[in-house]
Amino acid sequence: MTDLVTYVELAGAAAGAGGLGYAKARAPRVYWSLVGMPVTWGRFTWNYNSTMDVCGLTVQPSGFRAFVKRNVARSEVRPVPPKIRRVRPTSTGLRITLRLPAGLEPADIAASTERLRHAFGVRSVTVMETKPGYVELRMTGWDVLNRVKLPRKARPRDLVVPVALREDGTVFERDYRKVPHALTLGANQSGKSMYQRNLIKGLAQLPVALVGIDCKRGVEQNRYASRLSALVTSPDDAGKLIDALVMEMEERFDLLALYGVSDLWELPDQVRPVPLVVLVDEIAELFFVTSKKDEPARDKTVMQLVRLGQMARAVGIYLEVCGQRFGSDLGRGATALRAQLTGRVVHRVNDKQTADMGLGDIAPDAVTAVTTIAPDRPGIAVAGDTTGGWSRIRTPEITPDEAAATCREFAHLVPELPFLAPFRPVGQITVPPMPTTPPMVRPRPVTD
Ligand SMILES: Nc1ncnc2c1ncn2[C@@H]1O[C@H](COP(=O)(O)OP(=O)(O)OP(=O)(O)O)[C@@H](O)[C@H]1O
Repeated sequence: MTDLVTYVELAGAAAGAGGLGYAKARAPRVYWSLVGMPVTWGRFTWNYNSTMDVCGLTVQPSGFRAFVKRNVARSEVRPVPPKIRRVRPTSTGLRITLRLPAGLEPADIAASTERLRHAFGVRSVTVMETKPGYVELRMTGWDVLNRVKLPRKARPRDLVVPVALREDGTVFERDYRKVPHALTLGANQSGKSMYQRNLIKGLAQLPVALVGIDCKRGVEQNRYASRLSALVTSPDDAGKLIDALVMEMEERFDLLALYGVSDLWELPDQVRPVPLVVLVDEIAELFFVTSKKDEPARDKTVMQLVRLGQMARAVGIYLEVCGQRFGSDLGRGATALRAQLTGRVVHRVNDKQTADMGLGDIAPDAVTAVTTIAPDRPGIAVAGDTTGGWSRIRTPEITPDEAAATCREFAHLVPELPFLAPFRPVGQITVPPMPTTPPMVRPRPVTD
């Protein structure tokens, strides 16, 4: 009987360990909730004071406080770390709110994140200032960018599209009203199209007009034709479409003047024109010319794009530009246009110079982070913003068919815009299925 109990206990323990091992690999959220979080929380509570001390994140309390609290001389009181105000577990890690003592600033904590990460045995630690005197330590228990799944509540709304996950487990959103124009850069096979795909899938569900410029003969955007109000696939047509957009911008400004407002969102609902998102795939194609006689047309197109970048935000026209490189070597107007595209997402690039082009002017620290993206992790990117902050992000992996299906489902949201009628996509090109085996060559009968 005792033997039987021992066997049952052993089998139970083995099954439990196997289950946890499986959960660690296949369901990291479950593993984190059952094992990782309690262990990390305990470790954090137990080691907090000593860790902050060795990381140099403590300060000597003031003489008055030392006297009031302990009635001893200041020099005899041990230095104190930031006070823990709140510990909040999440499905990906721990959020800890700290009250900074006088003498410490958020940058001091941010400079020690690598040391804290190792001390508390977590995947990553990032620091956010929540209000003056308070910071939030965001600890991630496992590599949330390994297999990305956005939380169910992350849904597109009011020109805000959840596109990716940050390494601290929060959702990276593309908010067109906060950051009207953006640039996505990356080498071949770095994940640019996947990023655009996620973006289009989200945008398709919103009441906006989508305009596609894909000078790679429409290979990327043609599949989204059902939800596009316009699609052009050659630099000549792109020039005409961009002219039409500039004219629309001017008409919208006239409307703003008529109502005495300075922004599309201040207009009454019944007269407010629909917001437009212009998706430019492979921007370099708009800059390249093969002969001198094409240069004036190219210069005009670029200049018109720069005008859109400078002014169109106020009238609800937003630019979403994508490319492999975007520097002054592209030609006249390139840096002026890039300066308008303040949202930056840079995937793996082939050289530091390209990383610099993407993030050097807005978040210099992020350039090093881009150069360390491993080639075997496509989709990882560094997203910067104009505040100088940046984060590592990755989009969920979705197929082109999934994004195209969403476009078809929301095709009824394509708004009626007569000025885009000449550029309306003619419909999707149906690609014949590839034969799985090469066609058989029948031997021809030999005739004399
Ligand atoms: N977020 C991601 N998660 C997992 N795999 C990804 C992710 N993003 C991209 N990939 C994979 O990486 C490969 C290249 O992705 P993608 O086509 O988006 O790159 P790209 O930069 O657009 O390449 P190109 O410039 O050559 O068209 C694809 O096989 C894709 O499945």
